[in-house]
Amino acid sequence: MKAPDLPYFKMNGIGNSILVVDMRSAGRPLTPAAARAIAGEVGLGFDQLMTISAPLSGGTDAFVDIFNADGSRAEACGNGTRCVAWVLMRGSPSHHLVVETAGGTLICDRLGPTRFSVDMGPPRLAWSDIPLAEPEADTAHVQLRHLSGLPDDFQTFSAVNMGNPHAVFFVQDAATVPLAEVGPLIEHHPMFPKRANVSFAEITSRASIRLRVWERSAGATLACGSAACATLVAAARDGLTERRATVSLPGGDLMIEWRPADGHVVMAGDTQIEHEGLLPAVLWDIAA
Ligand SMILES: N[C@H](CCC[C@H](N)C(=O)O)C(=O)O
Repeated sequence: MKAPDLPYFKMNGIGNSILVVDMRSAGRPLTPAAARAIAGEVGLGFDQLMTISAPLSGGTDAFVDIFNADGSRAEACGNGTRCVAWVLMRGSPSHHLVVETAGGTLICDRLGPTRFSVDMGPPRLAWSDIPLAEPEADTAHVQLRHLSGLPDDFQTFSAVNMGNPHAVFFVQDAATVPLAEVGPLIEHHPMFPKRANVSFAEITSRASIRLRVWERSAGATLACGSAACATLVAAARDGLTERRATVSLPGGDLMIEWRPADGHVVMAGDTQIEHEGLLPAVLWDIAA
């Protein structure tokens, strides 16, 4: 049976470049090689590609698979999930959506025409959940061992899993962090068996944080929603901020709350559609 052309939506979540592909009529999943081809030869570059498939579990509206530009999979993507919410709710009176990802179930609510919140669930903080390579009693203050030559700011980090692994470093001045130099060193450090998304956070008040992120398998991005969530958790855990703060990334602001009532982390922010089109069916024949 010939595969159909599939609708795509080139979007961004405060600058985080997101490609949403509606695979509901495809009947088979996208392969990592096809994801790489879409980013490469096809020329639809992205930080993350989100594919929408039919729901797998009861009580959910869709299953979403998340690819980084190198074809690897991510378990969570906050900015991309808001873009998926825009695609699935457009033209519909619905204001509420439940999507399942490899990292867990995410609840999306519409706050305005292009503004959505995502309940990212509770953070996981045990060393084996991050995961870290070795037991750590205090995941809020982990020493980055055996990595010499880094400034003092980069010796201790807070480890948080938001569906995906994050290492958060608190720094005096986020703007001057040499992201492209230290990011890959930390991402690939043997302490992180699944590697890590790396955040450099500057506390600017009890309710505001400035953040720059080196994303696992994507590099420096203008924004990363799950990193903003991980950073707020790390900051509140250390008493540096309240449990609700504005996190300012190069691409814009996210409002993050670590809700006391249920321990879930909720993110709110804008989305933008750049253009939409059809992806040729031939891509679906690219082997894994
Ligand atoms: N930009 C995404 C996260 C991508 C994380 C990905 N790079 C990984 O491998 O975990 C966000 O808004 O949450």
